[in-house]
Amino acid sequence: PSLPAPDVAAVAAVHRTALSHGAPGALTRIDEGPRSYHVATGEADTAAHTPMDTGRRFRVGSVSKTFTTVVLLQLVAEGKVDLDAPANRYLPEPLPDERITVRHLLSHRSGLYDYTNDMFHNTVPGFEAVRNKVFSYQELIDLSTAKPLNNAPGAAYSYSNTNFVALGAIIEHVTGTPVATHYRQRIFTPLRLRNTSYVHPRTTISGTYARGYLRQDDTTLPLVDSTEQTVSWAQSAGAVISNARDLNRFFSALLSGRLLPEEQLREMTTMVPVTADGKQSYGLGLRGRTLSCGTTVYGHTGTVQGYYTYAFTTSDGRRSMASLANTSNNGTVNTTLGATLDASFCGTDPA
Ligand SMILES: CC1(C)S[C@@H]2[C@H](NC(=O)CCCC[C@H](NC(=O)C[NH3+])C(=O)[O-])C(=O)N2[C@H]1C(=O)[O-]
Repeated sequence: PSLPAPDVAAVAAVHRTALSHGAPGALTRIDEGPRSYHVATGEADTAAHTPMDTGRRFRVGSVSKTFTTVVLLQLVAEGKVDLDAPANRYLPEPLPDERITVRHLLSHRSGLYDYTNDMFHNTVPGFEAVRNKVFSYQELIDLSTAKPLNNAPGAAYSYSNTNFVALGAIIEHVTGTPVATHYRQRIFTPLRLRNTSYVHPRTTISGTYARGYLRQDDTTLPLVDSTEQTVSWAQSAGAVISNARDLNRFFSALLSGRLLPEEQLREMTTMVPVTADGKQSYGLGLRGRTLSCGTTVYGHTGTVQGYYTYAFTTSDGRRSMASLANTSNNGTVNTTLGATLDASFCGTDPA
């Protein structure tokens, strides 16, 4: 069944609300076949007063987890990794529990503690302490395993960046090749994602981009420009840079079966509810959201200092949407921005 046309006016209204809650700017791009819809609001750079535009690049945060998942599942299809094998079979140093499988890591069911809980407990000091740091995967994993597991492996969903840092370590240990090379050769180049890159540990963003602004815990203080950072605290869990067009192409290609064999795509899109109302789910490195009109979309969200991202597509990949607000540590802006999903896929103002 065809979807109602996107409600572009509703998208613009969502942006205005996000700005009223403190976002300097917002952008949304919707792609459906040859058609694209563009909404850009506010500023990409508050010092230069540069207007936002939908072509600008930005840090996508945990949307990176879906790119990492595609690489891992291609290795599964190539027979190099077994989803249900212990992760320790593929790691240079063992995790503390042999029962943790590769699938547990991909579905946030390993129980591994998320070290960012401590790292960013105090938002700006935590960020300033790591923004120019370079971590090894093992240093990040060690931060996690210094704490007990949240749950027995497989027993519960508990989101943790550690899972996708461990998956980056698995990809590099199994293949002897950096994740950056896999992203480029397996995804960016074949899909012609010319505005998508993985440049860790470089701190700068090339080309035309939106600057990111981190809100302080004392919200009466000014926003902190958090654009330049290594994102080494996240790497394969959050360090990809992209733009709306490329994210739409990526998720559309993924859900329309152009990146993975049918078996691996089916594993990835086997969703488990993660909210009581069942409207939010998680598969393997992939979020599902059932919207007010009953349509379920697939993609990922991202939160990295200065940048909130939503990137989702329909189950057949025919319509995709990417939205950005260039602030973070502002839950109201994040929740508000999520309403671009209803406007884009249901064609109505959110109820
Ligand atoms: C599950 C999430 C929300 S958190 C996870 C990952 N981002 C991070 O882990 C960064 C957390 C700190 C970010 C910082 N917040 C603080 O420092 C608060 N003290 C801010 O808002 O910029 C990502 O991206 N994921 C989001 C996702 O998947 O949507």
